Amino acid sequence: MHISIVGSGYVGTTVAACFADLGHTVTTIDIDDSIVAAIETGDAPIHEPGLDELVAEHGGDRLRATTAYDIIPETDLTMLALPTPSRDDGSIDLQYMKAGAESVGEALANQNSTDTDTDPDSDPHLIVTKSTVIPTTTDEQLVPAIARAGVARTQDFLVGSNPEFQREGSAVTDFLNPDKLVFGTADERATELLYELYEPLRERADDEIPVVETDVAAAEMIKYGNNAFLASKVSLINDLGNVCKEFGVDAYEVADAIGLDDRIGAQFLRSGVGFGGSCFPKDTNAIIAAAQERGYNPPMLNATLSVNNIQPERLLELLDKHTDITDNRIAVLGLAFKPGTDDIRHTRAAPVIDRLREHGADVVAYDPVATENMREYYPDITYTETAADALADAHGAVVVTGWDEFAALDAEFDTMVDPVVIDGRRIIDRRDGITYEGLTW
Ligand SMILES: NC(=O)C1=CN([C@@H]2O[C@H](COP(=O)(O)OP(=O)(O)OC[C@H]3O[C@@H](n4cnc5c(N)ncnc54)[C@H](O)[C@@H]3O)[C@@H](O)[C@H]2O)C=CC1
Ligand SMILES: O=C(O)[C@H]1O[C@H](OP(=O)(O)OP(=O)(O)OC[C@H]2O[C@@H](n3ccc(=O)[nH]c3=O)[C@H](O)[C@@H]2O)[C@H](O)[C@@H](O)[C@@H]1O
Repeated sequence: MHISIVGSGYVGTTVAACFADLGHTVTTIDIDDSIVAAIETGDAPIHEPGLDELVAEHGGDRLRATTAYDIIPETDLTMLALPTPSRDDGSIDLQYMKAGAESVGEALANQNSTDTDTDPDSDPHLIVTKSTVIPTTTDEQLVPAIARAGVARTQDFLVGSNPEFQREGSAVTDFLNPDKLVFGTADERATELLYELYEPLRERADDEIPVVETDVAAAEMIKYGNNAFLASKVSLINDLGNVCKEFGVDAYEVADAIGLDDRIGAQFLRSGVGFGGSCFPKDTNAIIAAAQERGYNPPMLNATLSVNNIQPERLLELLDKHTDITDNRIAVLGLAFKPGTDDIRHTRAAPVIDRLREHGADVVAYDPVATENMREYYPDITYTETAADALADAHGAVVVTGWDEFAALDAEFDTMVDPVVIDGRRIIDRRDGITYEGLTW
């Protein structure tokens, strides 16, 4: 198949490169010239393990990129992988989705007006929402945006929802080994096209990937259900972890044991300073706001955010118990929202640094890859080249990201004025000579 993907960021580029590797011809469309130029010359525009190799192999060949939407009518289907950020009140901001949908509609309408010998039996163009959008968005917001240019649903285009479940840092592997595929459509032909699209992936897996066939709104909701459940699992283990700490019980030992119950499962039970990233906070806020707009205020999902907000506070309370923060040098180890990425969106390091500065601390921060991104938002704090440099002469240290290299730190703590270590990710070994506190252990 020849597919077009509108939006070539974390999701669009990964999905495009993987589909190209699976044998499809793929064209990504982005408004950012530098992204387009990178892909065309075989360079990945974002950092993801395994992506460099795929873009190097297929970029400029089976994987193309452009800023021009007029390629769309030449392709068999179009995926929208555009951003769906939060507005100030937490609700979803659909401006990029609507703009992209309108441009797709215009491209289809241009083709209709210029093409005199269109095959009357040819399929309407399938437009698939890959981005995470509130249930009913595709039908109620995107279809009218597409149709604005004069093209008609069913006759000229079909729509579907095919949400994405990949994680940053393992996006390529996740995409190629999904736990499930979700096909949300309103008609059989759209479903058939999605099966055709995923056929090479399903073939590789001997057809063992479960496919959920459903309607468009349910597919959209499945994505929020997935993220809300995982975010809530993290908040629940954090809540239980805080209880464990009150009793002097190790929350990790408890989590390992409860994770042995198949009904609970062992993943996403690492308690600590909470979840960040471009999706859990944004999507939990968006689905709460959308539910509230319809008259239901979901207590569990609100609690998920509340627990996430108190974890950085608890980290600092522990620090405050053991050292004097005001006017003293405090090391922040880890700035990325999780290890393996330079992404700092909604990182838990932000509230930690904010509180430290409110208390008058002299903040010294270290991250193996995210420093430059953080510097943009926090130009006034000190950044060091190594964790050892951050710890030297510090009156306390907090661990915010669980980078493996922090596990090897040892003698570096002896250079601190006051070797107080508050670990928000259970990555440092407790030992004599350090005043060590785990957030939930
Ligand atoms: N980042 C992730 O790991 C995951 C993200 N998602 C969802 O996928 C969607 C996309 O997220 P990301 O890829 O992270 O976003 P991103 O911000 O990395 O990429 C979006 C791209 O769209 C481009 N763009 C903006 N307006 C455009 C327009 N009118 N026409 C063409 N290109 C345009 C931007 O230049 C950018 O390159 C969001 O809804 C997100 O919630 C879903 C699963 C995983
Ligand atoms: O919609 C999305 O964008 C994606 O959001 C998450 O992926 P991601 O945010 O990339 O990373 P995760 O590995 O899920 O971690 C999210 C946050 O939870 C935290 N976390 C995770 C697991 C855990 O046990 N404890 C914990 O605190 C991490 O440190 C991180 O800050 C989901 O896992 C993906 O399935 C989804 O596609």
